[in-house]
Amino acid sequence: MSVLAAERKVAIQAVLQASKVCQSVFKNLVSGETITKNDKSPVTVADFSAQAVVNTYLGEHFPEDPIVGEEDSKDLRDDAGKALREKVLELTNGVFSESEKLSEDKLLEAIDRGNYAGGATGRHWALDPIDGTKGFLRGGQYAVCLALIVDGEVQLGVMGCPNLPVDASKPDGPRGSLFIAVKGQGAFQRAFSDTNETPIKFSDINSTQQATFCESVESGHSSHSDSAQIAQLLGITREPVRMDSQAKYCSISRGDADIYLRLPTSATYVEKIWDHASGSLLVTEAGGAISDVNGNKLDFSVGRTLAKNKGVIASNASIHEQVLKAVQTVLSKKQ
Ligand SMILES: Nc1ncnc2c1ncn2[C@@H]1O[C@H](COP(=O)(O)O)[C@@H](OP(=O)(O)O)[C@H]1O
Ligand SMILES: [Mg+2]
Ligand SMILES: [Mg+2]
Ligand SMILES: [Mg+2]
Repeated sequence: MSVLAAERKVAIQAVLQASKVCQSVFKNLVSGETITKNDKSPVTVADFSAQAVVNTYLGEHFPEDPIVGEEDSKDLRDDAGKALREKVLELTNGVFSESEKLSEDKLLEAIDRGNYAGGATGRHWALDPIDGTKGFLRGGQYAVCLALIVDGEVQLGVMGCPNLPVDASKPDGPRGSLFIAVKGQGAFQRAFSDTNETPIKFSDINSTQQATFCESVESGHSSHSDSAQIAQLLGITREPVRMDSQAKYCSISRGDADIYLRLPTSATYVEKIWDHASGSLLVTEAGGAISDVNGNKLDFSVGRTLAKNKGVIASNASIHEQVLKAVQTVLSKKQ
């Protein structure tokens, strides 16, 4: 059996089940099932349920492994959270068999299994139950993102993108794309509805002029004005493709676009490991290169955040150096 085969299998199952929860919530989402967190970002019943589903699978198969998950159960515990808690319980139990169904206490416990602090030693998982919650709410792209980190290095990444077309050249064709990468074993895609996996790789471009940017919809997450200047420096004329979530990493890794820039919008924002762990491995396994805007490797060993990094640049390995230079030229003018 290949390295991490068991983890790969469980991660795929967990991500697919969590993605199903998200899909069914979207169809039935009503107001009152979304709350706003302290940082003003939204969180929905689907984020909590997806985290509960994934953490339950991981707890069952790898009980010793800690998890760094984005959400926690605080807002579900008090009286004000009662309606939300009941809804999350119903949704979560919807994917489990009769004998697996969770009590309220077990549900909250499962969500809070994601409270691990992360760090440089041993194994832990990083989970973003819905990356791109804003995309989810607007019917756009979002992704269930799960990664296994061992001694600070991402070894496995699985991402479920329910709204991403299986074939980018057929935007109105079937949706629901699952991406899988294991360090040293390559990057793969499959449709939600089909277990066949296809290897993926970056598109072969030899000049930045042919490149297409992929960037956040939210200009508050990555500066659109800086990226326009960088595009100009690189001779890029194509319009950027904007989408929410780590579906951006998936898109460039299978050659739909070429460069993903995440350009800092504030001096204080620190990127979270769950927003990049699975996507960064997919990129390198698909023949791409990834660094922060200073050219440093993303460092997943320092806890729940990428405290040692600033922004992200991911692209085909052959043009990465050139893109990095253009990013630095534009960012240095701002200082
Ligand atoms: N000021 C900021 N700068 C960069 N990223 C931010 C941000 N505020 C929130 N985010 C992160 O941006 C993620 C979405 O990224 P994108 O814009 O690429 O879709 C959010 O993930 P969640 O949706 O999981 O909360 C959140 O973690
Ligand atoms: Mg969030
Ligand atoms: Mg996220
Ligand atoms: Mg999230």
